[in-house]
Amino acid sequence: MALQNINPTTTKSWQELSNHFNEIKDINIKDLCKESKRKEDFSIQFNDLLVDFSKHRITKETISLLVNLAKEVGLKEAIESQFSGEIINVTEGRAVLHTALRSSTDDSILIDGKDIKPKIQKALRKIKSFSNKVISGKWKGYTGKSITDVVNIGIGGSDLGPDMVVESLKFYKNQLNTHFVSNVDGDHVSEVIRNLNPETTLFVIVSKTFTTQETISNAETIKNWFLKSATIFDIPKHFVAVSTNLEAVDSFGIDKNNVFPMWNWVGGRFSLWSAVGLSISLSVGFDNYKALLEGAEEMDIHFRNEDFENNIPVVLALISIWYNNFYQAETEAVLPYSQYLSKLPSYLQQAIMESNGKGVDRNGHKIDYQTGTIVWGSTGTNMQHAFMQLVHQGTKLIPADFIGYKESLHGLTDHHKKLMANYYGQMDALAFGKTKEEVHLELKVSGNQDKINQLLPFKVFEGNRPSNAILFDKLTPNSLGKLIALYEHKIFTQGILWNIYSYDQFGVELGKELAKKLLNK
Ligand SMILES: O=P(O)(O)OC[C@H]1O[C@](O)(CO)[C@@H](O)[C@@H]1O
Repeated sequence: MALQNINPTTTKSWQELSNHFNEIKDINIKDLCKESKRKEDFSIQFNDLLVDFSKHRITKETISLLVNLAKEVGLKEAIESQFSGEIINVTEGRAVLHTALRSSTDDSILIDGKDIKPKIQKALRKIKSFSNKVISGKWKGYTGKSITDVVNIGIGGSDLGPDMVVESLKFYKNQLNTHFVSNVDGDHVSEVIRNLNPETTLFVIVSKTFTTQETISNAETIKNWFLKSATIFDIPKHFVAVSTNLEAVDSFGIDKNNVFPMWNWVGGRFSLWSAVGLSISLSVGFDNYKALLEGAEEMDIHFRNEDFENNIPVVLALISIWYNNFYQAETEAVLPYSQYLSKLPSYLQQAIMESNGKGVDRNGHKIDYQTGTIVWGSTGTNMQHAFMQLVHQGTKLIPADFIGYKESLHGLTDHHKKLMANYYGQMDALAFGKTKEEVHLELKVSGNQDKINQLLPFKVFEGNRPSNAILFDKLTPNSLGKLIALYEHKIFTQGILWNIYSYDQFGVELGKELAKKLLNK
């Protein structure tokens, strides 16, 4: 079934949402949270994940109208189209099947009449056996030494996903040290290789096209550096590739046995579940990599089957549309309360902004409503001492996702108590603020009676600032898989509702072309 290309603003549900918005736009989260059962009614528990979306300017009717909108534009059918491998990436003529990469069922998924599942299984076996050899030390470098360092050379989706996951799962890492080279800035590659020993370093060149300027330049520079101490016959022991472009990989000198597949039905920014995740498997071992995939699959099943009202990615996507299209909020913050997730915001910037930063709809018409949100963020509590002033008291409305974990990994419970007190404290401060009366009393009690008139306006917090509490039991490969898949499905849902194509990225091309022209001048 093809996607229904409906301009959301022309639907009955949109009209109803607009009327509803005019009626409730001045409601206050503080008042809403006084309702009994508010938390119960506005939260969803799914395995080890609890999402609390009670601190929003929404009522039950808001959710029900947003769900109507999702139904009216054919979200259910669109989800099925994606999972079953239809060509939903129409502008590139491709299916979108990152979900197939983590599917453990025997159901076949056909592309051009052929089941892709056996290919996926074969690639996973290859990742497993290669990772095991390198981690166990059986894979030897050109002087007979085991590998100590892995360098992932890629950019965009061929870098951000693996880099973010390797950092997030650092707790689970083995003895290998993993590095990432992405920028065409020569200082980046120089900085990474200057402390490396070519005898014990493995380079994983990740490029779907194997033509990307940054990646190929970095790979060539590294090859030249490597050849200062080794010969071209040593390349197979130190260079492997993940790509669809076998010819280009071959002419680089990489042994065809050391090429891991990529497929054009997996978009770059959704590719960490494919062999693009090789550096993840090398860093934390195949079993942990598999657990990451399993967590994502759990979220896939939830997204595909759950009613929209109880469907975490759908509900979060709808609430975000509520702020983006009705309150005209322009940005969203992603605020993980785990230092391990420091790279999540920049990973999500590509996933979200490259996918939904589109101004033309699926009918080819220029859009006159808001689409993709601007995403930014950093880890708590560091960001509390950086940008949170603006989020609390600035003039902009910034809905925020607070991602937290009930348990810490290293067991410093005292630290974790403080971290989580901040996690909840920030959300409460945003939602409930501090009234004039409270500030008045506070100044009085602290002996600043004479300064009340002078200081009062500056110390008031309006509150009514929305947030989601996304709380997992613990940061594990499985829970990280769920979290990433959650955002992937949120992106898809929003793309369907905004009537845009989320899986192309023509917007990155023009700048690249112009840079090429300038270079050839
Ligand atoms: O894997 P490749 O082909 O080197 O492309 C890298 C990245 O470039 C883009 O095409 C554009 O930024 C991304 O979608 C992709 O992840």
